[in-house]
Order: sequence, then structure tokens, then C-alpha cells
Amino acid sequence: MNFMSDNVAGAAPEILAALTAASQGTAPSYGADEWTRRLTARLSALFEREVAVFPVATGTAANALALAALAPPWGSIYCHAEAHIHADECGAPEMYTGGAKLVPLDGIDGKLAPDTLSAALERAPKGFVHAVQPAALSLTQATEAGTVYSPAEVAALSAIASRHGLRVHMDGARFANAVASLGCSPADVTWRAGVDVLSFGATKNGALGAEAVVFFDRDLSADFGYRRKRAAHLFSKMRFLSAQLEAYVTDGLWLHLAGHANRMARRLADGLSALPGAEPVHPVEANELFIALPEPVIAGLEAAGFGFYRWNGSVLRLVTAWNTEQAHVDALVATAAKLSAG
Ligand SMILES: Cc1ncc(COP(=O)(O)O)c(C=O)c1O
Ligand SMILES: C[C@@H](O)[C@H](N)C(=O)O
Repeated sequence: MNFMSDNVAGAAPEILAALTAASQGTAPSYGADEWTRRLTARLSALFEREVAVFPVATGTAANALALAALAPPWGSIYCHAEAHIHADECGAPEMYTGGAKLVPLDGIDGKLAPDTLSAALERAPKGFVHAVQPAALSLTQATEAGTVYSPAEVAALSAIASRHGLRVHMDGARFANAVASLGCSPADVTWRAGVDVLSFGATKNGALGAEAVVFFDRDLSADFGYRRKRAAHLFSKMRFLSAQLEAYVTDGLWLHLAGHANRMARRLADGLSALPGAEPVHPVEANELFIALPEPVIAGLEAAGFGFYRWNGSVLRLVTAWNTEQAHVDALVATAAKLSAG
């Protein structure tokens, strides 16, 4: 029973069926296929705006290449200190931007606060030739702490960024979990709130391996095709990425899958939080939970074969997925309760 990450889950049957269907016969390559054409139309409808869509295979590629479209080599990119682009992408954003500097900022529960961003941008040495120049803000939605930004919170941060001439990127590796949690429209929490480009994630939520860079300001995507090709992310059989993504956003599958993951995280958090010595670290607003438990309980859960990250010390990270079984959630809680009872 593995709660290490939503990355450990398999692919949803609807996605696999779409791949099988897309594999019949031949199709034009490098994105000239019908699935890729339809995907752009579907995402334009979903976001209520004509968008430019570029499927890639990983979230890191989506983030790093999207940021390269927003920040020049001499630019700076403001993000949360726990942001995946800062902590877990091995310098890919810095490489693909040609050297832009990430500027990590602290924030409670994995979220940036307007005052923090504003103060950082006020003190940035704009026009000083010896210093990197503020170019982009990157927000993670849902965050690495399992929290979400409301549309108003995104809009407030984007407004500050815009006042200082920055563009706004959203790392949406878990965008579906955020939208399912917020119950808002995808447009309201992206372009209507000032976001210029979204890394639209699907891999963690039922796809086999597919992400899409979605430009709400299509002018910013003018050179992106070259960036993607040069980064070796232009798939010759693009239809197999696009078929996954098309199925993902058809009939609300993406939100159905994310809603289940979020409900399982909520159930897990409610069960564990009731145990003696349990200390939740962040609010549970999507499909991740961070909780401190007594060491004997943690060791007992590990011995019982449950999979999770020891995030730091006695704090665990547990992540649920589109197919997390309620019985597994209840088994973990019951085992922890038994261990707590000594
Ligand atoms: C918040 C966040 N962004 C981006 C990524 C990158 O995705 P990938 O591992 O596919 O490069 C991850 C990976 O799990 C993630 O958790
Ligand atoms: C790298 C690791 O954090 C991965 N992004 C995950 O969420 O599981």
C-alpha cells in the first residue's frame, strides 16, 4: 500500500483505451495529427480562451521550457523556496533559460504571500547592469505542501508581478487536484487571474506520461516549437501524448480522477489526525498530507509495509492518487491506531 507519491500510480483505463485507439493505422507525425489538433480545441474550450498547446513528456520539461519562454538568460524567476522548479528539477529551469536565476522566497504552507513577493521585487536592483533582472513569477498549483491558491490569491500575486513587469508561470503538475478542490473554473484560477502559461499536468493523475504547456498569451509561444525541439521533447509520434491528454479532459475525467484522490487524502488526514501525538503540518487541500507522528508509529507503519516519505524527522508525506483504494487508507489508519495504543 504505497502512499509515496501519485507518481507511483498506474494509468487510468480510459487513458490506456485512448492510446490503443490512437494506435490503429497511421497518422502524421511531429504534432500534425488529429489528436493534437483536437487537443488544442478541447483545451481552448476548457479554458474558455484560444490557447496554444505543446504536449511534452514530463512536468520538469513543461516547467523548464515554459520558463525559458518567459525569462531571458539574465532574468530572475521568483518562486517558493519549496518549489519543485527550485528543489527537484536538477537545474533544468536554469539550463533551458540559458542561466536565469531562481529566487526562492519563504511562505507559510508552501504558498507565497503578496507582501513577501512585493518586498522582494521592490528591493530587486532593476536596471543595474551587474544584477539579474526580474522576469517571471512561478506559482505551484496545487503546491508542494498540498495546499492550493484561490483565484483571488493568484490574482493578487499576479498583479504584483505585472506591476513589476514580470510574466506569470503556473506549475500545474497537480492542477486537476487544485481545481477539484477549489470548485472553480480552470480559467478563473489561470488567465483570468493573470497567469500567462500553465504546465498542465496529467501524469500524476491517471495519464501514462503526458503534460502540456498551455499558453494563454499565444504571442509568448512564438518560439516555443524550436525550444521544445531543441530540448528533444518534440515527439515524432505526438499522437500518443495528445491522445492521453485528449482523453484526460474528455467528459471531465481529469476532475473525476483528481476528486477521488483528494477525497482519499481527506479521509487519510481525518483518520491520522485523530491519533494521540499526531500533528498535521499543513492544511490538506488537495491530495497530499504532511503529518508528524510518534516514531514508534512511523517505524511500525514502515515495518507493516506501508510506503511513504519521511519528509523530515518525524514528519511524513503521504500522497493519494486517482486509484487509491479506500480500504488501503482505512488499513493505514487502523494500523497507526493500533500502534498508537501500544
Ligand atoms: C509540483 C511538481 N511539479 C513538477 C513535477 C515534475 O514532474 P516530472 O517528475 O514529471 O518531471 C513534480 C513531480 O512530481 C511535482 O511534484
Ligand atoms: C520529486 C518528488 O517530489 C516528486 N515531484 C513527487 O511529488 O513525488
